[in-house]
Amino acid sequence: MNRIITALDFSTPAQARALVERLDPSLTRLKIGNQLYTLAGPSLVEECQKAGFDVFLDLKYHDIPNTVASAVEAAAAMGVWMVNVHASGGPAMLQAARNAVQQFDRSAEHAGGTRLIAVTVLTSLDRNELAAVGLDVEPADQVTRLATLARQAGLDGVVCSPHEVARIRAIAKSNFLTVTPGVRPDQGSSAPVSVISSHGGKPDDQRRTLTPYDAIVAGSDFLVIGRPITQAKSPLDVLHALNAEVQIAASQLSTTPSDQQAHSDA
Ligand SMILES: O=c1ccn([C@@H]2O[C@H](COP(=O)(O)O)[C@@H](O)[C@H]2O)c(=O)[nH]1
Repeated sequence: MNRIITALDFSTPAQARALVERLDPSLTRLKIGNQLYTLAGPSLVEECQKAGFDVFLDLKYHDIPNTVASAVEAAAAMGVWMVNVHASGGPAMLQAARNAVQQFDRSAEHAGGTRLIAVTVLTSLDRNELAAVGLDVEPADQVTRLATLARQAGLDGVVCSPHEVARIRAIAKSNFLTVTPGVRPDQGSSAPVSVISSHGGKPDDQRRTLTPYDAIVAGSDFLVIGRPITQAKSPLDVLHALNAEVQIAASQLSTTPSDQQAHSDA
């Protein structure tokens, strides 16, 4: 199972295409978000699918139940592998979205492949940012609250930071997916393997981050990684190294780390 999802956040469709043409579906799944979808629309999703990639349509729908249900149904009809909504849209909206995917699955010939997940607390938010919007709560507590809503509504999983994965595992079975952005390769990591990207592993606007190794060991199912790949001198080398790091982390879940390795695209 490939656990890396590359976030195709580019300012032109041509830049995205140039990277996708060099990638292989065995290396990564692809995420198309607001920027690229606004620029290129469904045709780019279709191009990626025709090239054999699983596409996560990351549009984070957040609206009244009827509108979100219709949008999610349209995404399922495009055959995307994964689509998401904001859990803070509330239980009725989550339920409506879930029903829309289920109804599409029952009515359509090739249905059944679209996972519906909910964004909990954006990984760019910390306690202070939450307080600024009137939520006097620790991010992890809010994530747990929203993940519980998503699970109760029958969604397939959540988007959260790797820091909260253990909490999610405590409230949901292993088939409830944890999809984690906020992943940063770390040149100073104490992990037995550490990717070094020429992006530098800086957090950018992310606030709740962990390394790929630590995210997998924490139990993340999928790692969403953008700039450390797309802004590297050699995105392909970084992806190969990330996959190696993920594999080693997964094996560490049952064995003890022994030696240190490093990969560099620099
Ligand atoms: O809470 C969230 C939800 C979505 N994202 C998206 O993931 C990528 C992360 O990109 P990086 O360059 O690795 O920071 C980006 O497309 C976000 O829209 C997120 O970061 N946090």
